[in-house]
Amino acid sequence: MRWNGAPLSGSAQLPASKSESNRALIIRALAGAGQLDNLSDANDTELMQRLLAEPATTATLNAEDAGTVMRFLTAYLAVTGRQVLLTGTARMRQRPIGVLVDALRQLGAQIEYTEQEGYPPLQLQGWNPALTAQEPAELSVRGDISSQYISALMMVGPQLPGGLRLRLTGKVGSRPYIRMTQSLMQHFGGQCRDLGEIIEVRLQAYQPADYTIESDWSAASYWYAMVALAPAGSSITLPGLRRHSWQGDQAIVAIMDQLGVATEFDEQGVILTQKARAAAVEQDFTDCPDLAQTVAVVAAAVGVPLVLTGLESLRIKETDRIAALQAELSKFGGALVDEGDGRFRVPVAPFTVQGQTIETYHDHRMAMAFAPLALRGPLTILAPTVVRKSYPQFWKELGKAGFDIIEQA
Ligand SMILES: O=C(O)C1=C[C@@H](OP(=O)(O)O)[C@@H](O)[C@H](O)C1
Ligand SMILES: C=C(OP(=O)(O)O)C(=O)O
Repeated sequence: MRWNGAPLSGSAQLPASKSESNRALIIRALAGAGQLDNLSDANDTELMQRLLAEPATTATLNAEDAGTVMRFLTAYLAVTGRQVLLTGTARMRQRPIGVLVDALRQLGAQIEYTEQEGYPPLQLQGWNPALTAQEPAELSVRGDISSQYISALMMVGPQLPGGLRLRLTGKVGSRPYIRMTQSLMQHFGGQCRDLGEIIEVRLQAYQPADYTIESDWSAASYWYAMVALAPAGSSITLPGLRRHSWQGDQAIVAIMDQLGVATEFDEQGVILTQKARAAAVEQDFTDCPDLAQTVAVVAAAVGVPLVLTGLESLRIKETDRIAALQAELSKFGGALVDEGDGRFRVPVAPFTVQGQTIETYHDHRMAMAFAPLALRGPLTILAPTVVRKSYPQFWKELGKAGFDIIEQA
């Protein structure tokens, strides 16, 4: 792929938020009804819809590489008493799920590991109500591996005879996703209080409700990167984003403000334009881990020194994202230096884009984070269809924006 050299302009379509979509689908399934508008066309969301629609007699469900599908469905299928094998891709079978399984077992779920203890596949064998207390079950749940276990438990909490009290332990990552879960539950009549260390969910049937999913802020981050890297005078409009968002990845607004992109909100969405960059940037990604790749690539390419913290969860996502970033940045002369104590640094170094080939490691965000570099020189992205996980129209939208993209067999 390569860029035509002109300033970037016009408007780009974003997918709807897969995080909002997948929560809304689970909660609607528990509520029994509700109109969901602008559901994401991401594979993760279409997969969630397909698996929720499978008859109760289906023996095996495959969550593929979708973390939210694997974790949210485990809790949903457990409390609805299903007997089913829940599996996923080779990578999913390396992504831990023990924290969630331990919690569900304490609540009355019968779940067995069929391969490695603590990892999918899972054999769900039904629900033993005798184990379920009438007063709120109080569980300690680690928050430092994935917030998706906490969201999964919260969403099924209103179905439990006594409700649920979760005591979060450790350094809780991805907090905004927990708040998004709470907001969507409340939208469907669920009663959920987030007291910081404690999350309380009351026994309370969800009510049918309608909801329109917002566009995806994580997907928007790639357009921010493009504006940051594009020729002077570039601008892009992104419809469907809200000023008051439930998505923590709206943090991209403040981060990219330092890396040379200004955001203006209007009734339709946002307009991105270029502005001066800060001399150096330090960013904690604990609340917004999915933005780390985008920001690291931009900082390396524009030559702004960047310190990154809060990257702990990156090693257990679609790939080891730290190793993947290190390998691919080095092809351009860039680096992601591990300074110990959870601190990483993208130093200022000569950074040239001249026909490199990017490995994507089955990770949609590797493909989308590196693609904007094509604004600086020719580039080849391997296995480009990985983007279907969250943004199936990504390459089509880049083509519309003026990238020359040749598909190789
Ligand atoms: O709940 C969600 O929708 C998500 C939570 C985050 O995962 P972790 O909680 O594992 O950090 C995020 O990285 C993922 O893309 C989506
Ligand atoms: C980590 C991600 O997704 P998940 O954990 O849901 O597979 C992601 O989309 O970047």
